[in-house]
Amino acid sequence: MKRTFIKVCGLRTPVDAEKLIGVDVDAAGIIFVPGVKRTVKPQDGAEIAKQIPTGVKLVGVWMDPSKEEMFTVCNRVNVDFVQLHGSESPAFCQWVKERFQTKVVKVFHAGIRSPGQLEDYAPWIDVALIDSFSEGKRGGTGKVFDWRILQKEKERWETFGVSVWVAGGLRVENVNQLLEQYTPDGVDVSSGVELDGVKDRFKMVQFVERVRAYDRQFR
Ligand SMILES: O=C(O)c1ccccc1NCC(=O)[C@H](O)[C@H](O)COP(=O)(O)O
Repeated sequence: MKRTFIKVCGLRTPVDAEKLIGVDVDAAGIIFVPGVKRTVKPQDGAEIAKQIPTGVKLVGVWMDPSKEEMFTVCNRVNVDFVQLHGSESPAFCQWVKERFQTKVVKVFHAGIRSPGQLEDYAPWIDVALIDSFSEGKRGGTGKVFDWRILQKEKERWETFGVSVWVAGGLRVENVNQLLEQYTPDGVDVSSGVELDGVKDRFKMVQFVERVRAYDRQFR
């Protein structure tokens, strides 16, 4: 059976990571973007990483980082995926891929032009993550974008063998509709599995169950 890749993003503490024990997710994300509400410092990232259950991949999230910022984290934390959430160029993606030898997730914001052409990004990225932006926020918005762009996005990236994940306001109530209509390769959720701004195990279980039920029936 083909599975939808599930990433839960925005772990802030080792306790958040422990909440993933027994939850069938594929990856967990830590935000190394300074100055946002889910920011994690490099040394704290290492502590969280230790508690992420075996088999769950670790995604480090950056937004227009300097190379030094990336070294500071990657020298301490073993990330499986580097997620670039800003306006990084194809050349920067290439540098990341070659330097860190990780999978690279490049975020494209619905409605924002990226600084490069798709064919220039494609050799250096494994995943195109389509996300929302709102009021100056480029991630963790909790807002859904107009999914009608997804059909074309999928077709464009598929020709290059790049997977497409979707983020932005996903939650247990709407993820099934997304899967039925557009069948992305992966889904990425943060606000939708929080209660009062904190990751909630019950919400994560509900979300994951909904996705896996879809996988069992249709994948
Ligand atoms: O989550 C954040 O606070 C964040 C801040 C700055 C850059 C990226 C950020 N999150 C990246 C993610 O991968 C989130 O999962 C994604 O944006 C979806 O968030 P949500 O709409 O809250 O589910």
